Amino acid sequence: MPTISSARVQCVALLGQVLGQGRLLSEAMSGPAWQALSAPDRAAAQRMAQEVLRNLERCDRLLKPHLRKGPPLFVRNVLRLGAWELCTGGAAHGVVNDCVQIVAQDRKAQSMKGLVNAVLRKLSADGPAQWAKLRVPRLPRWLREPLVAAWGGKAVAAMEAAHLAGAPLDLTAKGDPAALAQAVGGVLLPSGSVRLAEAGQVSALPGYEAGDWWVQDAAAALPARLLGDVAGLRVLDMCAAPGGKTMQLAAAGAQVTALDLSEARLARVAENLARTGLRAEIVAGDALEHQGTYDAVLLDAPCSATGTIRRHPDLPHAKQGEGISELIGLQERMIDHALSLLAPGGRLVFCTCSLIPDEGECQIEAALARHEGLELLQAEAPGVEAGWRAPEGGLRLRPDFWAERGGMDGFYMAVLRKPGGSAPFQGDLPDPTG
Ligand SMILES: C[S@@+](CC[C@H](N)C(=O)[O-])C[C@H]1O[C@@H](n2cnc3c(N)ncnc32)[C@H](O)[C@@H]1O
Repeated sequence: MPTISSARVQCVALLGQVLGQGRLLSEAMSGPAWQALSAPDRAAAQRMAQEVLRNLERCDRLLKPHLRKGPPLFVRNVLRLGAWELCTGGAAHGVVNDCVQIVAQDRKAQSMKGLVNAVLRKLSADGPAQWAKLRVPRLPRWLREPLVAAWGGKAVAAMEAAHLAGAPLDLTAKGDPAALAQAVGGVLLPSGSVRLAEAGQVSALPGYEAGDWWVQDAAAALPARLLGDVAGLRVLDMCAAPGGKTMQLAAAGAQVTALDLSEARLARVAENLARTGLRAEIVAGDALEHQGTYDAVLLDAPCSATGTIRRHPDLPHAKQGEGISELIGLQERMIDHALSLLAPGGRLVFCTCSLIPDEGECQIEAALARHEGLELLQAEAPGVEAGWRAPEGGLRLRPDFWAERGGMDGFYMAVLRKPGGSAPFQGDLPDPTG
């Protein structure tokens, strides 16, 4: 009997964890069976699971007419994988055989191998033509409804098209971004990030070993830039791991404290700093209990991460919106604590990779109402477009923006200034020559 592809077996296991147990792919990609896979099989299983989840609605629409009674989740996931592969160029013989074998090896499901064989053979013939006509998959209702209420149906449809298209690879340069763009054969974006349409193996790109760059979405690279010239300033990166913004601040010459609750995630900050040869003080602890005085705080608060669905198509399927109201409360407390850590006149950049206004615009409006004298500064950085400016004064970025360039993560960001004396920001300093 031919061996079954381990990547397909693991893909089905991953789908089971996401769709049956509400685990994120990043959590599900662990354990002995996962560790035992070769690196190429892990990459293949992850990619297949991501693409099935990105196209879940399409897979289910194609399968529906063939399934009078809904089969158990395990069998449904095998069929979803088979449908996606058959409709996107997979070799029919190998796909159908493997899917049938995966079901045959499961004691509880083996009686359904005939059904799997029949359905996938049918789809191998007429699936690809039908696939091409299917609509762009919609977000699940728990997320779609609040987003339509916030941004309108047309905008949400454009976001869904961006989710389906996926994300290119963006890099942030430690030094000159134009030189980096040339070295890696990428495009220099107006905001200063370097974009590659085809990622390939990231660690094989020029300059990886030397630490000349790190992976960071173009939208995620903007909040640190909103602090302006931070050379020599004391800056707290309040939720720092895995460290993309810490590295930007350190590369810009700030004295950075990188704080995070998770020791495991802080280990990645340390690795990233070691690879890039940048320096920051690493502190493990709860942001709400941290003490000190800083010229600036960057608060990239824990959030629903709904702005990152292009890269994490599992998120809307694994979660149902649970925990978001707790996150909103935490973000509010973090903003208040961050302001208490600022020297008079110091600046706070608040940001979240969320599409939900309660985690963005509303937080800033509420903070301004809670803190007398708190000022909202105009958010300025290279490449910022007029259409990104939100009514209250922050920046609203969406996955459907820059569609012709390959999109960007959804993000919200705003710059606040604490009342009182003038912290040493360039532009606020008296002219030494005058
Ligand atoms: C959005 S991620 C930060 C990403 C990071 N700024 C970057 O650019 O690489 C949010 C982080 O908040 C951390 N976190 C959650 N609750 C925290 C708390 N109470 N105190 C400090 N960090 C916390 C999480 O461990 C997570 O690493």
